[in-house]
Amino acid sequence: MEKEKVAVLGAGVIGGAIASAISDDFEVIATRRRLERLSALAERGIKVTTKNEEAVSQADVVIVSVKPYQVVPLLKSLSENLADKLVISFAASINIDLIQRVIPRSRVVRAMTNIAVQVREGYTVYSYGKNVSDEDKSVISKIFADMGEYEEVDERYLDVLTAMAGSSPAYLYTVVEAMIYGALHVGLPRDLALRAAAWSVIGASHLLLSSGKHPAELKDMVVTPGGVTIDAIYALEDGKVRTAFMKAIRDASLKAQQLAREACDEAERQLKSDN
Ligand SMILES: NC(=O)C1=CN([C@@H]2O[C@H](COP(=O)(O)OP(=O)(O)OC[C@H]3O[C@@H](n4cnc5c(N)ncnc54)[C@H](O)[C@@H]3O)[C@@H](O)[C@H]2O)C=CC1
Ligand SMILES: O=C(O)[C@@H]1CCC=N1
Repeated sequence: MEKEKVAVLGAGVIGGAIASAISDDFEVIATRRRLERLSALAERGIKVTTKNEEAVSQADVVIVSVKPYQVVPLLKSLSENLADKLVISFAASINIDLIQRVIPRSRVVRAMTNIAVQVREGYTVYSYGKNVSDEDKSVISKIFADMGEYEEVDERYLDVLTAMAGSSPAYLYTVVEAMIYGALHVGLPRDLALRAAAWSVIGASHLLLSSGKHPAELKDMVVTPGGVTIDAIYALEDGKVRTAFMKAIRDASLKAQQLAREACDEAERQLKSDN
């Protein structure tokens, strides 16, 4: 059976990861502004070009993974080429309604994922725009399955999920880095400290998902009375770590919502000046 063709416009960090993750099951053509930066994808057998029109004309599905502020100008410049295509945008804060206004003849999906797509263990959340067909939905599921876990959500949650699903790896790396430094402080070798922290994150995550238990209950199972863990928990509470995380998620979510409002206002100005 012939493979579906997918164009990835803006194959940087996340677009490049998506292009690689889906490249066994789909025929992928990836673009970015500098061709030499696409050499790793080309070595994997992915077609590469700097010409978005060329990529779109060959594709059934178009993935948009440029920076949020670049989305509207890019889509506007390609609106004729994108007519009747399925377009999946991974840009933070750019909502379906806005995309649909710029490319009214396309079928649109808005998605958010994270950097673990690089190892095909991303967590992708997404919402469909109008007119996405059942046939489209099965192609979309195939793409997202190649990238890791995925689930459909109401679009109103996507800004908060950008702070949770999209940005979370950065918070976890901050925590892991700090744990490694703690271990270095008492003399553990770096590589051993890194493995101990990273495997603990993986194991704790799998247990959380498979047990169905609340994290507080699992935490309580680790804390031996008068034992070791409680000293660490005491220090973390003293450092207000939970308040810091709650503030972090709240602030990042508010930022995603603020960027969404700014993107809409800017697009409104552009659309008015075009008329
Ligand atoms: N970095 C991450 O962990 C995640 C990022 N995102 C979203 O993905 C999008 C991209 O983010 P990154 O990959 O981090 O940025 P990036 O800067 O690494 O990638 C964007 C790429 O788009 C290219 N580009 C810009 N204008 C273009 C054009 N007109 N034609 C072709 N290519 C063009 C750039 O050259 C660059 O390579 C953003 O909208 C972001 O919100 C979503 C989930 C996670
Ligand atoms: O920081 C950002 O805006 C993007 C969205 C999710 C991860 N990186």
